[in-house]
Amino acid sequence: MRTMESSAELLWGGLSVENKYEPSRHHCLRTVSRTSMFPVLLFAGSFLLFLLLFRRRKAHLPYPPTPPGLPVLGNWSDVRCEQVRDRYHELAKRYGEIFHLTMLGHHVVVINSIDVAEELFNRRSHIYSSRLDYPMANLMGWGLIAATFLPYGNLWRAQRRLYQHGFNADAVRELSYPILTEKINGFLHNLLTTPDDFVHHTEMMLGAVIFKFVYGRDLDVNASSKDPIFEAAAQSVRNLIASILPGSFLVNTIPVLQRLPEWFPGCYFQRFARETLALTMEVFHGGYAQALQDMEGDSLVKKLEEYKSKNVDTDTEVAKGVCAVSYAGAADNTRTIMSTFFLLMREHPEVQRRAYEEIVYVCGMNKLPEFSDRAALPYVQAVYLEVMRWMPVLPLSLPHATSEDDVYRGYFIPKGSSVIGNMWTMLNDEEKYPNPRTFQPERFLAHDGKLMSNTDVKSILAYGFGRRVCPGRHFGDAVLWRAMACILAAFVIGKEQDGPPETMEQLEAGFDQGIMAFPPAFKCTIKPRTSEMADVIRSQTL
Ligand code: HEM
Repeated sequence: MRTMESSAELLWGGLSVENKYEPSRHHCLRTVSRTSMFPVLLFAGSFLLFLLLFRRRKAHLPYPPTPPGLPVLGNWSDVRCEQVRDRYHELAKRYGEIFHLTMLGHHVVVINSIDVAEELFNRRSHIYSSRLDYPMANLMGWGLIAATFLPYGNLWRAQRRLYQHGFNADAVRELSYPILTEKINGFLHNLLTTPDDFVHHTEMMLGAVIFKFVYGRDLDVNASSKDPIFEAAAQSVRNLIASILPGSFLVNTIPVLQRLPEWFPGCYFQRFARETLALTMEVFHGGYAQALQDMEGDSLVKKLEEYKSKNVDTDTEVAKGVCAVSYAGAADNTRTIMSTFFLLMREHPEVQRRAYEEIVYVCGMNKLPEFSDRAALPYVQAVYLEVMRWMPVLPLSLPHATSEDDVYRGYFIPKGSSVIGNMWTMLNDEEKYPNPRTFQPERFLAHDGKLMSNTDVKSILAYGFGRRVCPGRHFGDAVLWRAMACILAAFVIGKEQDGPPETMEQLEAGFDQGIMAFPPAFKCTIKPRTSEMADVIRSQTL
């Protein structure tokens, strides 16, 4: 049986990336099985907790407004509550633009307005751009290779540099547009033939787009035998998401538990993590190695290899991380947004009709929209923006962490606090978005039907904040817009005749309130707009 230690070696393949970047994080993975240290660590943990609880606040300043809590546990029931998105929204209404919670001595600061987010995440980004440790993500390997989990530091900067190189707007335009045309045509064809499997088709289309973009590999989405690297990536990411959901594994709240051995009662998480680590490594090493063997076509791997040859201090392991994480970052976010889109379209035939009329006016009856049509399709853009607003896929974004003590508006914010950008509350601001729970794309249009200003990808809050803003946003934007525009041009999405009667409120209540806003399971009918359009789709996939 492979131990965690040897799995960690698998991760870095003997290369000493940790010397150059973050020694402590690598070390953390290496020492997982050294259980003899447990009592010492337990003592150290308790001491640290004591320090955290009783350390004196800078100049005795107050924390931001804090709801009442219990001794030591603090606001545990708010932070760990299942309906956390609604709970924070409620607290924001009561406590205002910024509030504070504690849990076992850990500080959580929640930001509920764009102004405060601007000030802290942008203007004070040197303080508000780190991340906390996610023990399960570390044990599964992702914590060491994904920018998403890395603290503010050199390894994170090295990764962001490569993202900037591979995923900037021009790079995405050049490399992804032809891929999107091919893969979205295949997707539309699958929707035409087996519409009931729309969730599976969406997932496979996204996988195919990302794998082609990153590794230059063509996934046969309809093949019965699956691509092993793709399967490993999909499973590893599913496990990752399941393991970082609030309440999933106690080790995320009490990190010292990761020192316990796999055989210890209740330590199932160790086996789960070990098995996932093996999958993560298959993607991390295998995907890159295979792409290196076949450098014929364009791919992110090729782009990063060229970059490396000009920037000799760039590490291959960092490039491998960027590639592996691209699938992780893109797949579930994009799939979830597309599912929400299908659901919202099913509920809003009038929106589909208006978008279709616009598309026919600009592109004609029998042509699918292309990127060159985008500027002439303001309503379609508004539909995309409203999907992203109505249900941001990460309603509380990903928590940032402070790397220094800070004082804001007279409140003390300690170093090591989690700082949550509550985009749910920001995107439901009644002043900015009247009747915020109504799905209404027109809110992004001026009286003359043109898009309002600040409606490009840079202003989409759903992509996050400050220096941690999603580095894949241009890619996500391209995939989502093109897929939505083509579906609106080609199909009518409707309700099943004998489907259950559900109100929008009931559907909305069914969205997951963990990290990601997964929609509830639902069915819909997907029928081609016209037989001519069905022929166009068939002819384009021959
Ligand atoms: C398609 C829709 C997507 C949405 C809505 C989305 C949203 C987000 C959000 C909200 C964050 C957290 C930002 C913050 O901490 O303030 C994030 C981070 C991240 N996203 Fe995306 N994302 C999407 C697609 C992608 C894609 C295609 C990639 C592939 C490269 C990607 C890679 C990442 C990475 C690596 C991070 C972590 C960045 C860091 O911590 O420095 N995402 N994303």
